Parts: sequence; structure tokens; C-alpha cells
Amino acid sequence: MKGILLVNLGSPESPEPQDVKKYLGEFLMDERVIDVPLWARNLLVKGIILNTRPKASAAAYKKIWWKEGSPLIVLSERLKTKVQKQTESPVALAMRYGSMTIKKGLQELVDKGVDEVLLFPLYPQFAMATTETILVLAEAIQKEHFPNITLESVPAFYNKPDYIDVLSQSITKHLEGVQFEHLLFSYHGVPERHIRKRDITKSHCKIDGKCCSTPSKAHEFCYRHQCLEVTRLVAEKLQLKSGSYSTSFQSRLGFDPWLQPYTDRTIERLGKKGIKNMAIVTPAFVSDCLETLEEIAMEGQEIFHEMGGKQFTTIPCLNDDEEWVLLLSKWINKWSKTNVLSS
Ligand SMILES: C=CC1=C(C)c2cc3[nH]c(cc4nc(cc5[nH]c(cc1n2)c(C)c5CCC(=O)O)C(CCC(=O)O)=C4C)c(C)c3C=C
Ligand SMILES: [Fe+2]
Ligand SMILES: [Fe+2]
Repeated sequence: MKGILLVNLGSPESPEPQDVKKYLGEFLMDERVIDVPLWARNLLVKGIILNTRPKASAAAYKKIWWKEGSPLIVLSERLKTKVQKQTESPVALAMRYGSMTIKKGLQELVDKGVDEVLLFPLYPQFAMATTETILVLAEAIQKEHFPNITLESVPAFYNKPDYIDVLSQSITKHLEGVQFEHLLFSYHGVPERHIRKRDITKSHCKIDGKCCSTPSKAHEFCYRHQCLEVTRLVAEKLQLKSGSYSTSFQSRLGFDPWLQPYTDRTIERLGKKGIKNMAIVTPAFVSDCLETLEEIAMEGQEIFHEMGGKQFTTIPCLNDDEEWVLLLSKWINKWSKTNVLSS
């Protein structure tokens, strides 16, 4: 029997510093997130970050935490429940980090009689720090604990026309009646080094402004290309005028160069330029989370207002949007019936 495992990032158990520290420890010790040799990662994460960041991160988590728990987890659960209602195959939910492990998710499916699993990382764009770390861990768990099941995974869906339609519809819906002079597409950043490491041609990704719009096999694993494509395709669909939208990258950590332009500086620049009304959408995230609810909706808004901006409209992630649920269910049902992944 076939079954589906949706996988998202994960969140701390609670917004208390000790739980945030535990979560950050697991997350940042992942060699695909902080991709330096183990001794350096130990020094950086255990020696520095875990002694400085958890208190501030916990304070940020407290601002966005819901009665039911972490928004990212609650929203992912709502999505799973709605998708399950639209499909006959069992659907389970797991997180890459934290207590809702991939092993538990696979066990839940196996207990229901599943022996063919579709692994569905909830990320529209490929990144070493997100999709790849899920695939590698899931395969290792399958080999060690579930040798009798097969595992197939959904590739990045950033440019699927039906995904672009759903994202565009959601943007239109949330901007109905909103006056905005600029729409900013803000994606989670990654260190530039991550992009170069996953360049399968070894020479294409120069991160120079041109490589991502020059056709190349490298784009299958180029997070920057995939983000820029989402912006381009949505802008085309919504007929946004050139200059009335742009792309930026948020949430950088440490001193290495990360993908640019940075979101905070872009918001600052837009405010300084005299933009009074702006809207912001965050298509690297399928569920609202700390990075959208705090970093964008709170900090971003504050920066904009400090620069003289007036109206700052944040567009929610797709979360458990009906059209998004229908699209995921359509892809899953197609795979369940024909073994073919999305159109
Ligand atoms: C080296 C560090 C990080 C990389 C690389 C990175 C990539 C990356 N992350 C997401 C999605 C999310 N990240 C979230 C939180 C978060 N991310 C980092 C660091 C890196 N992320 C940190 C330290 C944190 C914790 C928060 C903090 O202390 O500031 C979240 C939110 C989780 C939640 O509980 O709400 C998401 C989602 C993507 C998509 C990505 C690469 C493309
Ligand atoms: Fe992150
Ligand atoms: Fe590229």
C-alpha cells in the first residue's frame, strides 16, 4: 500500500530557552546547515551560538507562540489533516528536527500497512539545508529500520505551473483592496558557499547576477535560481510592472556572505526611497513560522515604519489554504494511482 510522509523543518518543544537551545543544537549541528568541518561546527555551535542565541531566540518565539503550540507545527498539522481528507492513501507528518521524527512518521505509515512511501519535503525550492538533509536522513532511516519499504521523493516544485497559480491566487486574495507600491519577495537566505557546493557543473554558479538566468543543468540544485524563478513566474502571472517588485533574502547568520540583497536592508532602502505602502510575500516557507511572523511581520514592519513607511502588508504563507490543499492532494492522488509525480 502507498502512503505519504510530509516533512517540514521543526520547532522547539516550547519557547523556553532550554527547549530552544536543544532545538538549535540539533538543527545547527546538521552538517548540511552549518557545513564546516565537525571541529569547527562544534566550536561555532556549542562554543558560541548555543551560549548566546537561545535567550534572544526564545524571546522571539514567545512573541509568536500560539495556545496550541508552535505556528509552524500547528499549521503543518492542519495541512496534513486537510490533505488526508482529500486522499485515500495514509498521510503522516514529520519534522526534520525535534520530537516529530522522520522515523516516527515512517513507523506510523508502516503500522497502517504502507510499504511504498512518497517523501514530500514541504519546500518549494531545493536547498542543501532543507530538502537534501531530509532526503539523506530519510534514506538512512529507511535502510536501517524499514528495509522492506520503498521510498520515493517529490523534487522541488518551485516552477510547476499549478504551484505558481496557487501562490499567485493567494497573493491576489491577500492584496485585495490593499494599496501597495512595491511587492517584496523575501526568501530564507543561505550562505553563498551552499550554492557553489551544489553546482553539479562545478563552474556555472558564480552568483554574479547573470548565472541564474542563463540556462544550465546546475539550476536543478540552485536555490538562488529557483527563488528568482518563483518571483519571475509570479510577477508574470500577476502582470506586475518592472520596478514594482523585487527579491531579497532574509535570516542570515554569522559572518560569511549570504545570498543578497538582504531583506532588512531592502526594506530600509524602500522606506528611504519614499515608498509608503509595501507588501511582502515569503515563498520559501510553506507554513508561517518564526521567520515570517516575527522577523518579517514584526521586525520588518518596524524597520519600514522607522524609515517613514506607512502600510506594511504581510501575505501569509500557503499554510492550509484550500487551493494549496487541493493541489497537494491532486499531486499525491496522481502518484498513488499512476506512480507519476506532479504535472
Ligand atoms: C546556517 C544557518 C541556517 C541555514 C543555512 C538555514 C536555511 C534555511 N532555513 C529555512 C527555514 C527555516 N529556518 C528557520 C529558523 C532558523 N534558521 C536558522 C538558521 C539557518 N537556516 C536558525 C538559527 C533558525 C532559528 C531561529 C533563530 O534563532 O533565529 C525556520 C523557523 C522555524 C520555526 O520554529 O518557526 C524556518 C521555517 C530554509 C527554508 C532554509 C534554506 C533555504
Ligand atoms: Fe533557517
Ligand atoms: Fe544559479
